[in-house]
Amino acid sequence: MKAVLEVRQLTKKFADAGIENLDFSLREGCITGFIGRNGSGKTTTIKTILGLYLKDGGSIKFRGHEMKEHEQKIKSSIGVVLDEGYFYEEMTLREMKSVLAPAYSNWDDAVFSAYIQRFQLNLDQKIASLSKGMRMKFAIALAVSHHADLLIMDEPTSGLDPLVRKELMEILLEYMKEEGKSVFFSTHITSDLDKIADVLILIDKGRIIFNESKDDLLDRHAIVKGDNIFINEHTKKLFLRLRQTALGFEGITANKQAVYEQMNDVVFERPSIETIMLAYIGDETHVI
Ligand SMILES: Nc1ncnc2c1ncn2[C@@H]1O[C@H](COP(=O)(O)OP(=O)(O)OP(=O)(O)O)[C@@H](O)[C@H]1O
Repeated sequence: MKAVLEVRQLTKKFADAGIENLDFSLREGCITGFIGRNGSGKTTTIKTILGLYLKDGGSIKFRGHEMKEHEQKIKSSIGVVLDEGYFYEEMTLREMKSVLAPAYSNWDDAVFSAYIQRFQLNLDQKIASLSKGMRMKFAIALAVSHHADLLIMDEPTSGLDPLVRKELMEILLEYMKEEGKSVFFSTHITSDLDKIADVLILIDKGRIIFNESKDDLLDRHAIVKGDNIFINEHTKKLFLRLRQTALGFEGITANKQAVYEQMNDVVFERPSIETIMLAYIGDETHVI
């Protein structure tokens, strides 16, 4: 599968935080979920990719072209939804659109109007008076109205109710139906990605912990429960997290096959993405 975006050794440092040597590619035709707890580096990564933060090192290529050298052209192929205001609050939706649209050579007013209608937004309303959900919908309408090939969204679901979140997922699936589209979607609400993500990248403390297809990730991890007789110094190493009580053990493994081969009378359960994520980054008190 072709890579739409290639990030190599990307580094952006703040005093005692930031991102370091990030390597990943976004594959064409895929929704990639970018997950991690608050402060893990998701926004920094996205803003550095978009050139809103000056990078300290590394390269970002869009369809093989260095982002920095072809910024204007590449940006018209990318739709962006950021989690914090990049709108002028005093403007109406119509005025804001008129400011942003000319920046895109392939702006399509018909697509924009169709989304505004679908979302039941009023173009004469002031940005400042929009609810969080309406604001997100307006941002999406803008992001998809210039035939972007890649949508980059930073926490688009934060603060939204479940119904609006579901609507957003449906819009993304619709967007993906057209050939050659890709989505990069950051969130700490992993349940949003259960159904729609193809690939998951977990970031923690500015470093990538895993980058894998969702199906492979869910297939190789498992919650395992069974009798304590199966737990010894050797088998303990098969678990990312393990809790033992007098009644037995419960653990999460990243190597289901090895556990299957070494323990014959245990129960396997499919973990959620959140359970897997917390197995890698949860604090000491978190077990499963
Ligand atoms: N402009 C900045 N100046 C200094 N430090 C920053 C700046 N932006 C981010 N950081 C720090 O970099 C780290 C990563 O922050 P970032 O906003 O990228 O995390 P995040 O994963 O997007 O978190 P959240 O889910 O809360 O949005 C944090 O420790 C943050 O305090």
